[in-house]
Amino acid sequence: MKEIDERRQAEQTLRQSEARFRLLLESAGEGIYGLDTEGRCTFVNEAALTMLGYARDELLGRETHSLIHHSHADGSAYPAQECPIYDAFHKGQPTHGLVELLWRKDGSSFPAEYSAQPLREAGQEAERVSGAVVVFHDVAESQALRHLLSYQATHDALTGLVNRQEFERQLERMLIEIRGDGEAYALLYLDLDRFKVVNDTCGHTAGDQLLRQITARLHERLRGRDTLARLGGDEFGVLLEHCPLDQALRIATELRDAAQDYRFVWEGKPFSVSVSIGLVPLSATIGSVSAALAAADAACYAAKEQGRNRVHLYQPDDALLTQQHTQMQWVSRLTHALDTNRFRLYQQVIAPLGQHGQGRPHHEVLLRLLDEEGRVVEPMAFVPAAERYNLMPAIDRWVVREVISHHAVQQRHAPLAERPIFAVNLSGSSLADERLAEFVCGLLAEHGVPADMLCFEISETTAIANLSRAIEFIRALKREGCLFALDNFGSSMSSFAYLKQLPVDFLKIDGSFIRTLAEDSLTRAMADAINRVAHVMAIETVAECAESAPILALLKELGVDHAQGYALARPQPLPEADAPAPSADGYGRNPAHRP
Ligand SMILES: Nc1nc2c(ncn2[C@@H]2O[C@H](COP(=O)(O)OP(=O)(O)OP(=O)(O)O)[C@@H](O)[C@H]2O)c(=O)[nH]1
Repeated sequence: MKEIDERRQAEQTLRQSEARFRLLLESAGEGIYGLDTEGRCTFVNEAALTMLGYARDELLGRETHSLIHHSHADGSAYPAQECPIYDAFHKGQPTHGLVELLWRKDGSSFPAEYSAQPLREAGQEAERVSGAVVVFHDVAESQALRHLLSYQATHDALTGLVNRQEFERQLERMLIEIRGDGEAYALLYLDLDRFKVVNDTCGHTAGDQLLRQITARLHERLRGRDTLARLGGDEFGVLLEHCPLDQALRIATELRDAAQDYRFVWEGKPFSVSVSIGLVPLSATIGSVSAALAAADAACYAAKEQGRNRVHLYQPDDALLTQQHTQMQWVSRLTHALDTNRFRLYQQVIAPLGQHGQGRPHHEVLLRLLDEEGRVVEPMAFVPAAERYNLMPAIDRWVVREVISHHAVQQRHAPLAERPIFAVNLSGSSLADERLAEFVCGLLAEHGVPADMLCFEISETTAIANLSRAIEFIRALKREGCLFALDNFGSSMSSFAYLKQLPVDFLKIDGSFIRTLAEDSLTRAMADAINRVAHVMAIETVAECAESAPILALLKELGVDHAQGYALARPQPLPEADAPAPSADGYGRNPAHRP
């Protein structure tokens, strides 16, 4: 009786345990199935059936490998003896975290991560493997997500090309390969010419469209194994694998021609496109990715300097590149000079020539740099570098701040007739600075300086190159009361055509007309014409480079309003903020400031 009770008890425990096992099996989100030692299905849960698209009785008792695990992704056969699941019951070895394709009943497949655990049974002799349990889940979605994230991290969203980080990784790999195989490789650095024009005249959407279209053009010209990347803005990089120099030059030239032959059309307006290309043959002597890219950038810049739309081959002893290197050294010196206040301001008088009597004191403010040894450096030594490396906006702002807060502020209460005019030069890149007008107005208000104490000098070529921006800037600050001068007037062939559009107060006749005034009747006639046209437009004229008494006499004869030059005064340091104000002749009252 007791024995029967115990048996019943044991049977009930077994039934309960089986029920728990079933419940567990069916509530699992993962697919689970069991196999016997022949690889036949002994049980399978609902999740597995759903994922595989089979009914339970289509799997139970059937050999599963040939149903759901028969082929690789490329369609080639996957023999059961190579399958790690079979190792679980043949060799008693568990497997974990493998990802392979599983095939559905309808012939489609999905990547599944699975593990297989051998099932062991205590036999009469030793413990033996009686089958295996396989647990799997579909990883298609997470794989796709991983794939997408890795794609986004390595590609440029606008063009679909690989991005700078990925390009640098590939370049690094290439530099390692070169050390090993000594094969020829080349790096190209492409920068579209005057791309800003499309952005400025048609907007960024047009610019984006151009970038996408030019990408397709460039791609067409490359071989399958070459890499084209967008490095940023309108810059592209190309890696040419196994490519001797003559072939690299030919490909670079083809890319340049592809851009040149292409017409970008936006709202019916055609734009011609061109590209400047720097070519660097990669060799074992190029030590790093950054050295290779710096050489390619320098070569590309040299192509721009030579007139754009060309290929420039990098050579280590290139004179152009040496000059650039010098410019790059200026960058750190200039940045340091800004940080440590090593710029100095000079002034040169702009004197009235008669008709306007004494007029208001008027000076052009000139920039100098105090070098590490305390020597005064003229701007022609550093302004080209500052322009190239976009430091001029910061330098111009420094000048404007100094003039308003240290110099103009001292004389802001002078009666209007004696109130000085400080003429400050502005570079083209400052003109493009959309917040400069706001910056100027803020400083004027902060220091209570009347706006008419500032006259901004913009060179004629700068104004023409940024015409709409120049007009907008001049109008905005003229509304506040600032004055404007058009500098170096006459240096371009089309000066008069633009003059009508630029609402300036002064026109500075380019020094090239003034220096030869005494000996050349043609330049005299041209200076005369400029002076007359300006007067018709009620613009006052200033002659630059008035270097002798006969020139001054001729300028008076022509009726030019003002002159500036060595015949009147040499540039002088602007008096320190707490020094006495300069006299109207442009010299500080401190005799040490006299030339
Ligand atoms: N539409 C568009 N413009 C961009 C994008 N990224 C940068 N830019 C613009 O690209 C222009 C790059 O100009 P630069 O290369 O300095 O000058 P450029 O006009 O091409 O002249 P050069 O290079 O001197 O021949 C700038 O005006 C940027 O604002 C972008 O994703 N889309």
